[in-house]
Amino acid sequence: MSSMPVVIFDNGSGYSKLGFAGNTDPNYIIPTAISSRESLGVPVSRLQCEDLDFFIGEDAYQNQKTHNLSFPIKEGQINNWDDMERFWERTIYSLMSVEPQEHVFMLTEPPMNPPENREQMAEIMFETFDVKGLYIGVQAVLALFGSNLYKEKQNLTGTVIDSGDGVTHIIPVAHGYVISSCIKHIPIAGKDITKYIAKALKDRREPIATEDLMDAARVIKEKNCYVCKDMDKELLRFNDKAEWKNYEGIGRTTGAQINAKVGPEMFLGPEVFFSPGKFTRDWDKPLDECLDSTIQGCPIDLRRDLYSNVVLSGGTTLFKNFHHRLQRSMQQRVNDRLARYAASSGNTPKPIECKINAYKTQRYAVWYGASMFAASPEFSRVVHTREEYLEHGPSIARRNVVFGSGV
Ligand SMILES: Nc1ncnc2c1ncn2[C@@H]1O[C@H](COP(=O)(O)OP(=O)(O)OP(=O)(O)O)[C@@H](O)[C@H]1O
Repeated sequence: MSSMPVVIFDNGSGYSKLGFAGNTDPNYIIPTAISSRESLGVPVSRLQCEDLDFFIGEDAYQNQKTHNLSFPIKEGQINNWDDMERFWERTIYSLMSVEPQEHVFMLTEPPMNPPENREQMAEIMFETFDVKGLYIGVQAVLALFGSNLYKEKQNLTGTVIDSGDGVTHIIPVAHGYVISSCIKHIPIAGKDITKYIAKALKDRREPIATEDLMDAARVIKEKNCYVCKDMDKELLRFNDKAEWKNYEGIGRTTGAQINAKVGPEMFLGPEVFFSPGKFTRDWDKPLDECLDSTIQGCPIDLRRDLYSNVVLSGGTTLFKNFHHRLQRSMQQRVNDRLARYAASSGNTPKPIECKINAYKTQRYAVWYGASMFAASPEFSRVVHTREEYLEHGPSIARRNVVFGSGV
């Protein structure tokens, strides 16, 4: 329908992944942050957008002394539409340098996004930016589409564990359809682990300025954190200070040199997924238990596929050994249940294979899946064109056309 490449925006609570369809990597991964004087409280009419003095991404952080920093997406959902519109404006014209009238756009949405949000996305894209066409894809289905699993089996049935900065979801998908009634939300994600590490550094009085603390904690988390096999044994090992690491960096806000020690928080941070009851009163179900109960809640004929096709998506699934530990504890849990069944019934059930798939593009799995899908022949079937929008209005975006079944 268009010779110009489809532009793909996967806007997350922490980071936006931006690029062109058909590529294997996004052109930009930038913080979904905006800093502006207007956010300090003076409402802004959309007509003045071009004149506004605001920054996005890394620049938003760099200018937070003079401009108010805010985040238009919270826990996966857009919660400030004016800021989101300005963020899109800057990413379209300045970063991607495209004329939106000439391109089809693909946006992504979290599971259970209210239809009103989808309509509002369509309204902004068509009316403010006059895009040539639009498709809004469900993040989990896109992650599954981009996984090796789909390439090998051409099957869009699997369970996606999507853990980003603000939210973690377990999403079962059957033949390209999300099983909405079984989605599980886990109130632990990347920013909680960053906060945990920041608190550990602060409690130990590591010499880091308060303004730089969260960013230093994030960098430490991304570089040094890992999932251990046994927390108690690992704690004993860390009694020896030789196991501790040094962190050297430059403060993002102050520009000051940072030299700090990093200790058990390297494995205690990610451990919150596996032993949450030891860290927080708000949540006590380990990730493997949540995954198991999600799949057990799905129709029985799908369960084997859902156990054997678990796909990881999002930055917070990248901790070293995350998938090994999940695979081990999950398989153990399932084997124990089968053994209990065998003991009580006297029958020997067929083994169930649990397979947690980790892969190269996991960090931006949703964007990658979107890129592959938008470059496939099926894409033109699901896109809403400008002409359709002009004829029917935002309600065309209310229903999501499911893809995959016809591929
Ligand atoms: N190597 C890494 N190890 C651990 N965490 C990482 C790594 N790289 C990035 N992260 C974390 O992943 C999170 C961002 O992931 P992602 O881009 O998938 O989230 P998002 O899409 O912004 O958020 P959400 O899905 O919650 O809306 C941040 O918390 C970031 O610190």
